Amino acid sequence: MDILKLLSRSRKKDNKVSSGTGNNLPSAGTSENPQLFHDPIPASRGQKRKRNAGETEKNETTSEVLDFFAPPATKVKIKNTIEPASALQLPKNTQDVATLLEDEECRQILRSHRLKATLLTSSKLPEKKIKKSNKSKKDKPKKSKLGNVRNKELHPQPLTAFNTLRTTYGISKRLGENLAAQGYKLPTEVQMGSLPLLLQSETALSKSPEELSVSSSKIDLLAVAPTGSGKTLAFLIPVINSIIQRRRTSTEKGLHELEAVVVAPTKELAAQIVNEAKKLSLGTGVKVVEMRKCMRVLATNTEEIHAEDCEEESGGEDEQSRLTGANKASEQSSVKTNILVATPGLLLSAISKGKLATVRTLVLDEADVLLDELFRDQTCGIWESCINPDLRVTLWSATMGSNIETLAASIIESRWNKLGLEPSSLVRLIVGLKDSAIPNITHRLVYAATEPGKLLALRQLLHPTSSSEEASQSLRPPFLVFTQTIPRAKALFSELLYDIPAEAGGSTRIAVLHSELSDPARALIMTRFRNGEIWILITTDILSRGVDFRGINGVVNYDVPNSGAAYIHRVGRTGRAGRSGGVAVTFYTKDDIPYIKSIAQIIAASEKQAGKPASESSMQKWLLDSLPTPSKEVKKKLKKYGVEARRGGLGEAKEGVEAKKGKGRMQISSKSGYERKLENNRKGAIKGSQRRAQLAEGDSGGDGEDGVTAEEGEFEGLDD
Ligand SMILES: Nc1ncnc2c1ncn2[C@@H]1O[C@H](COP(=O)(O)OP(=O)(O)OP(=O)(O)O)[C@@H](O)[C@H]1O
Repeated sequence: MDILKLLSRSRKKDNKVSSGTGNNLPSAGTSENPQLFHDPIPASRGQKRKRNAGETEKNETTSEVLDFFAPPATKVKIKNTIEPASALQLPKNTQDVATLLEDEECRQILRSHRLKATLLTSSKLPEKKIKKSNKSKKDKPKKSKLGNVRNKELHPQPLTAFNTLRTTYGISKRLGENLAAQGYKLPTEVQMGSLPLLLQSETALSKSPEELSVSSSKIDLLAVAPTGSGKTLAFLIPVINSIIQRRRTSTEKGLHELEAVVVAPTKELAAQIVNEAKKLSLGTGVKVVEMRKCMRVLATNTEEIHAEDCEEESGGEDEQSRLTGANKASEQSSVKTNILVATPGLLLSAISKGKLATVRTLVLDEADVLLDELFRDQTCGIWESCINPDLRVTLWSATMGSNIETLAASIIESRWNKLGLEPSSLVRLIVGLKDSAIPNITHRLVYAATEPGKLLALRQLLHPTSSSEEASQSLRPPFLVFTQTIPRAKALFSELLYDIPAEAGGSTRIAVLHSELSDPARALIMTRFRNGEIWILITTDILSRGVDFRGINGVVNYDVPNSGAAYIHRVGRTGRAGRSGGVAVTFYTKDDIPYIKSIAQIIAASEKQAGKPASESSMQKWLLDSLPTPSKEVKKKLKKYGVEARRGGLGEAKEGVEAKKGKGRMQISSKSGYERKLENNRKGAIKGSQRRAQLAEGDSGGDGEDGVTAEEGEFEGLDD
């Protein structure tokens, strides 16, 4: 069964793809329950939630329409729906809602959803009190170099339903309505754990007496939660709400203040965050702007800060400028905003030497990459310029090395000291197993032996032959294909360009996206992929983090990722918001064997999290044991430059030594090594005969220098 032919047969007029097959695919619609974990609570512990807990994964969902990029609220019929553990807690009326859960109940829900909150640093917590209140040795807080206590487990109130955001945590009515309008029903784990803490830490910790002293101080949060688990919503709701609440109490001037900055590593992610924020802040008067190249962030005489655009906004005059009549004399249009979303380099250069004095929330999305070597100086520069004493920092990612955690904690502490501030509490929230891939997708690690083998294997995924086993191994579009470098992405694109049948849209169904493209070209490809017009998108790691294409059915790692973290983020583009059926295929060759152990271990851990018995795991123990463990040095090099043989781009052999080393093996080409060898031999023979002819000419008095030029010119001609 060739899925591309099948899809082309059932293609709708509107250019989107529709098929009667594949109910259990991410593109088949939404998952009714976006939560990844709802472990049963042992009978001895729970009272209400033990019933039916853990059975939710068996819920059967059927979809009427196969819509690749369905919005959250789609026509999904639920058969035999069993309420998830947390849903059973849904309050029936406002009074119930305002009732907080008892400490033991909080602990059970947190455990059931694999949520772990830990106080990392705080000089607020009185030591004596903690020691007294700790029951076991395990809970005993350790002394920290960074604060008075370290690693004390907290048990905040979990958010059991979105409606309690308004009744218990007092979020703005309009914000609550916007949330409901988007069709979100149940909070995801990261939302359950972080929203109460960020919205009202006093309330969130009020039922745990020993934790009261934490709640009285400001909380900075470091959240590590699986890919596609709704971290964007988790950081945007408190940001938007705090702006609305401050407006209620402050004077007119506060309206124009830049109050929050969200930093993300790529333009695509920044644009996506702006889009989400705009939907949430509809009708609230809160303004969100994406930083663009021509903008400057400046402090006016009155210390009011706004982003200034050098071009007219496409949507006409900015609403607030119109209202205030600001900058009418200026030829440049002024964009005043409350929330600015930016990539680190762009923002830092826009701030210049100024300070972000009014910014009270700094959000670092994909914080581990923002604080890693590549962006560290820029991110720290932005952090340093946020001098407001009330600044709250939240850091988010699906992966977070302990070095990043330590760095974040030390930056926070040095800020306290430098600005003479009262210390805040840094809380770490972990959902599930730290640094692991989502459990709701299928991982396949495929040995392709050589580079041409990978191309063959990819084509096999696209066009499986008739055998039913192979057909079941096929990959349904839309899917993403990741390569190590831009030249390799381009080369793979030209190889696959004509692989999609003309009747299915042909070459228009495949595209390549990388950082060498212009911003409008990148944006257009993103829109077409989101609209379901592009089915196969070849890209580099530029799209590996944060980007949310709701209904992606699969991810192909054509080239192995540079690190375990890169694998987690790449494969996390599928299986978003609890959707099941996504597939992640990773090809590896002989050259990759020294590097793939960490990926194999991540797959094994993900399958274990999904409850697969070890005997059924695709990563058998013998395989894990036989793979070599790369040294720290090798891992570091790999992370920075990728697999050596592919570093030069296409991995094409130039000549001489490189060719002898076999570098041409890494070329992306459908020609076999034998064919390429024959071609090279032919070229060599032509070159040799030209050289002999020149030598003969030289013997008969010809100009040697001219001869070389002529030789090169002719060679290029023949090469074509
Ligand atoms: N409570 C919810 N219920 C249903 N869908 C949700 C919920 N919260 C978020 N989503 C959806 O889940 C998808 C993934 O969300 P988001 O992009 O915020 O994930 P993320 O955790 O930031 O992922 P990544 O680590 O890849 O950046 C989005 O399409 C979003 O609309």
